[in-house]
Amino acid sequence: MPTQNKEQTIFNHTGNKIATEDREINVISKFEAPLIVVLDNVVSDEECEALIDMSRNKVKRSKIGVSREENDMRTSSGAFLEENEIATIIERRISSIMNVPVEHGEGLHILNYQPGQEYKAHYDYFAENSKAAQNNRISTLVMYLNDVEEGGETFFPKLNLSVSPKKGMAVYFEYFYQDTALNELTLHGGAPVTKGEKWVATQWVRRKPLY
Ligand SMILES: O=C(O)CCC(=O)C(=O)O
Ligand SMILES: [Fe+2]
Repeated sequence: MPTQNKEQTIFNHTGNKIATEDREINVISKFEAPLIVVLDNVVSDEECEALIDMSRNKVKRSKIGVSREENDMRTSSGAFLEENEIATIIERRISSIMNVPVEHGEGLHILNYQPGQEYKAHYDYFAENSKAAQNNRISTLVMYLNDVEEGGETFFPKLNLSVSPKKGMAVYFEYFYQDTALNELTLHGGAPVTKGEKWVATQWVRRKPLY
């Protein structure tokens, strides 16, 4: 069989477990190219609850794109979390999972979906000709902060893949391949929540430090 040239990934962990400073993370499943990894035990129940409590009053109807206008693409409500002790601890843990220094992270972005709300299929990286693309995003970690009664899967339509939200678990994916076709396969979205609500915390990571 011909051997394929496999591009190097940012994610550098092998085996079933990732040891971070304060927590052992479990690798549940992997999709190889583009690399998508489902992880368990990323955030503790207490941390999930604290993040939700901190955000409940802060999240506003999500604004995306240059116009910063309300958009049907993302009907959920979101906000970047202000820096605090819990956020710092989680960001450090995420940094070792994602294998990128904390300074490359945008900080924790919290999203809340009520029944009927969704995030349509999109790319996390910025369009090549945009200003933000000068220091583009390279990888994402979406952490699930609660159990969703029904719906709310993170779906990858070009891969026929979906990840069901579960409290404390996370889905990681990266899109910094030389092969742009591989990056484009990371098209993803948050399926409509049909029962209950959904809370996620997202860390988007840049190629270069932000501070
Ligand atoms: O809610 C989800 O499952 C996906 C969230 C997402 O795509 C993002 O935060 O960029
Ligand atoms: Fe996304």
